[in-house]
Amino acid sequence: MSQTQTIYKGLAGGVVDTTAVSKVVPETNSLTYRGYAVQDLAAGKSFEEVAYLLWHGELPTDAQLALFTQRERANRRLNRSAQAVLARIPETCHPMDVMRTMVSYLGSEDPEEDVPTVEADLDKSLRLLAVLPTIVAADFRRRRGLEPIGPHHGLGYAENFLNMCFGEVPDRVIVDAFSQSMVLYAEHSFNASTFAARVVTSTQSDLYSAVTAAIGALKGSLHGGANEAVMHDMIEIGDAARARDWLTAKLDAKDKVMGFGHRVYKNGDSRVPAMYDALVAVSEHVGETRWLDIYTELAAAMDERTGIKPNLDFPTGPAYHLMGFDIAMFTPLFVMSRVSGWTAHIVEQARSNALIRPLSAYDGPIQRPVPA
Ligand SMILES: CC(=O)SCCNC(=O)CCNC(=O)[C@H](O)C(C)(C)COP(=O)(O)OP(=O)(O)OC[C@H]1O[C@@H](n2cnc3c(N)ncnc32)[C@H](O)[C@@H]1OP(=O)(O)O
Ligand SMILES: O=C([O-])CC(=O)C(=O)O
Repeated sequence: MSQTQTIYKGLAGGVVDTTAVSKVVPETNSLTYRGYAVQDLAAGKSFEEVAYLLWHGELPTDAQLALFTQRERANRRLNRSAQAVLARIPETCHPMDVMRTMVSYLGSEDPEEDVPTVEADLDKSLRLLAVLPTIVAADFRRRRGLEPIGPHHGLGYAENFLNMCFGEVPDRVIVDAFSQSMVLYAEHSFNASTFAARVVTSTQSDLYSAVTAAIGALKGSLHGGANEAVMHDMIEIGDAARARDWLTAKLDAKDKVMGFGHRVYKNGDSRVPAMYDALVAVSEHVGETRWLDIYTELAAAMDERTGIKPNLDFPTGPAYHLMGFDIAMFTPLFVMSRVSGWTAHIVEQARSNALIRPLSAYDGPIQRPVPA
């Protein structure tokens, strides 16, 4: 290895490009989307408005939102060929495999797949944002042996999705908590899945290929898959009284504790307070505080022992469980939201492109002759 080469293992600390989509400031635990604080967006704006903001740079006017909403609602239905593909994917696979396969399939039947203009990419982005909830809900129901429920054009994004899953629109508390999770998950600068999408885009590949790659990256438990792992851990712990012993055994074994730590935030994740409040609201509404108690005990014990704070996946795991979702679909819920951020970055990358191709420092055998 050359003495002059600096290695940024995991690209940690390396600044790869500029972005105008979002800004993470770890020193102040702050996150803004296009200049707006994420907690203010979560408190006062719908996911549709936030997706519009991420894609267009500004919040929509009433007229722009009406048009956007109309187009989102018109694109929710899954056509027959896509329904047939979904039916052929084994129910035994992880639901993230369904997401990856379906996005790839949707690309193959889109005549605009390889049209590289901003306008065409924003159209594709809106179509994906609109149809992914229909796929997630249909997959959720088929695994429970239930018929799918089609989209309801009179309902907003969150209400419609919850209705497609559960056959009714739940109480406002649940709808609001779910909607807030969608806003909080929507975007987070150059995280691993967004970066994967940008790498694919940088080769002048298409938007569906980039989103398919991003889904693959999000599936892993060090990234989006952590929200599922958190709930499995909480179920294993079972009772807040066991949380400290469980944690001690985990840390003594040098295992990572899911839902804690972050590559960028070292003093807490800016999105956690808003999602924690949503978890409290859902727990009180459902009348089940067991997971909240485990949350509190585990977070305190982890802080005392390591100083490492929860990330967004820590409150969303139990919140989604209390909303009635199956654990294996927690990361697909993350996809439904993050597709907005991924596609904002895809458009940004394509507009100001440079092939993403870092160097490596070779440390294999020195050159040698091939044996005869
Ligand atoms: C929405 C999201 O994607 S948020 C992230 C979701 N992922 C998780 O929750 C998985 C658990 N967390 C982790 O594995 C890590 O915190 C990551 C991968 C998210 C970030 O990791 P990095 O920035 O690479 O930090 P790194 O792994 O070097 O951690 C620094 C130190 O803290 C420790 N640490 C960090 N997170 C954890 C954790 N969750 N549990 C136990 N120890 C941890 C590391 O073991 C390391 O200790 P060491 O210096 O003694 O070796
Ligand atoms: O930024 C990261 O590395 C992971 C994360 O929190 C996210 O993608 O939301």
